[in-house]
Amino acid sequence: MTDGTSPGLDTPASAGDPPYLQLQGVTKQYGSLVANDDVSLSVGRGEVVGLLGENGAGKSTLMKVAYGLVRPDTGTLSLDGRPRTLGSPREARAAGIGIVTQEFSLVETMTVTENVALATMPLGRVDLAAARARVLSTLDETGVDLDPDAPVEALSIGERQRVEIVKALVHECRILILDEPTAVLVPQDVEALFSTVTRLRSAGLGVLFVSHKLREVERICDRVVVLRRGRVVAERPIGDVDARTLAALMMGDAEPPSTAAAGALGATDEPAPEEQPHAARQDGPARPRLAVADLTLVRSGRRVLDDVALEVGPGEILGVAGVSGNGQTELLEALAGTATPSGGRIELDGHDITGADVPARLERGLGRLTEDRRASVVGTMTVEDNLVLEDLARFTRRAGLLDRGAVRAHAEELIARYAIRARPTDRVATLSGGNMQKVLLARALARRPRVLLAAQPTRGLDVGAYAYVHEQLLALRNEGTGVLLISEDLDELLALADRLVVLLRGRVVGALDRADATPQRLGLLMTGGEAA
Ligand SMILES: Nc1ncnc2c1ncn2[C@@H]1O[C@H](COP(=O)(O)OP(=O)(O)OP(=O)(O)O)[C@@H](O)[C@H]1O
Repeated sequence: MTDGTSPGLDTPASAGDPPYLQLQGVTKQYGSLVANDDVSLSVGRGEVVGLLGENGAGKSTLMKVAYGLVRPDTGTLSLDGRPRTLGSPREARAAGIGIVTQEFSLVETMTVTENVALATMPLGRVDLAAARARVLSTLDETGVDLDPDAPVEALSIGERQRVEIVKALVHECRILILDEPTAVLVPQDVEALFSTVTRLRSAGLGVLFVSHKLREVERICDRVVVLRRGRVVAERPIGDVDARTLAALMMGDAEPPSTAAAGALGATDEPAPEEQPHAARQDGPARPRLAVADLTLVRSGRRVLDDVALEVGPGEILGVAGVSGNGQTELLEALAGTATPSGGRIELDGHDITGADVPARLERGLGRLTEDRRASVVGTMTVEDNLVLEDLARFTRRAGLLDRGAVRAHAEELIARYAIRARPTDRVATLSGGNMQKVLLARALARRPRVLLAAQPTRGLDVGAYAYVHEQLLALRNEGTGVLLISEDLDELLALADRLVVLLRGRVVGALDRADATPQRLGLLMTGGEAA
């Protein structure tokens, strides 16, 4: 879409045209592990292709091959029927391939136009007027709603993602790779994204849509390719499959997932909860496991947490809903002990832990599952060592030496229980995103915490793992743990939480019982549309 024109787009496809992108026989091995095994995949003009697979199935590796980040051991990549070697993302972009991942790379203090200019023009030759014209024409062609002059720091997560889409599109983009694009979006933003994708498809772009959300894949894709353990196990037009079949294909099970699992996953339209043991909640007066009063946190002169008060009882899941960036991260940090509140009080089982450091909180029975998984593991350390990091005393023998046998046995048990696709001795940095998340979950849940702080516990997890994590959280709650569940996935909150609070601009603006909570009410509270 350079200079306001869109070569390749608007030109009707003819039946004999080669696909825009064709990968053939792609194999990529890491040591003895085959991440992609003879994979062939094509994306045609005006086509949205879904790429599905369990955690560790090889999706990211394939995307990296298509975007010039990973060179395959064997196999070819063709664009418009011509074989190409993509040595870097820069070459991929020049060849018409764009990618939008969950991690945005935007300069917050700059405007939309400035960010696009920075990403697309050589430094020193930035022409803001030309960049603005490009942004405007791209917005016009794609129907994306965005103010080119808005500073990025004032934009919502959904709008920031649109900036990333515009950045990808201004490079004569013909193939747009969207890597789990809805994982960070609220429902309204998902709808806006889908209408953008629909519009791009009509304009002739090819889209590779990578997702774990089967209902979304069913809705937006024309064709779906399923990977299992590095191989393509199915390729079907979307009309030939339903979410349940897709789940079974991904997992390679004869048995499709249970209704509860499929519902919780968004694999069916049925809400899941009735199959889940919600009745076990203990009622009546019990001392809260976690009690938070007047919690305030000031950052850069802004009250990012403002007089937050909440309680989580034993055997209760308190859901925290909110659009990303409304204090959820700071709440978790303040409770976990990685941020110092400016005021207020935090009690765990009646003990004041407001000034306690992280190890002291862990010792008292706090468990945490932070949003930024990479910050919670040591990538250069092995899976087995990461799994005992928060429990070193339990695995340490006399003279401060780790009991290596016990560490190995612990890792083997958790790897089997959580179906983590890794060996105990693998470095965590080499794990797929979902498998890294499973390591963190296994570590947190294995400690049987008295209070578990769980932020986005299933983000990036595949069908089987999503359902399994929900079962584990409910089981933990039924054993008496108090769970504070921070999630941007409303289906997840509604499936798991006994009560819900809504955070908006650092304040609790609403509290709802499970029975009164609907996506609509939550949505209104989250956007400030309804008073508590
Ligand atoms: N740099 C690397 N070194 C070693 N192994 C790797 C490396 N990158 C990926 N792998 C392995 O390759 C396999 C495929 O990983 P990949 O990230 O492609 O999976 P994925 O389908 O994207 O998973 P997820 O849904 O969890 O993101 C995994 O077993 C992973 O551990």
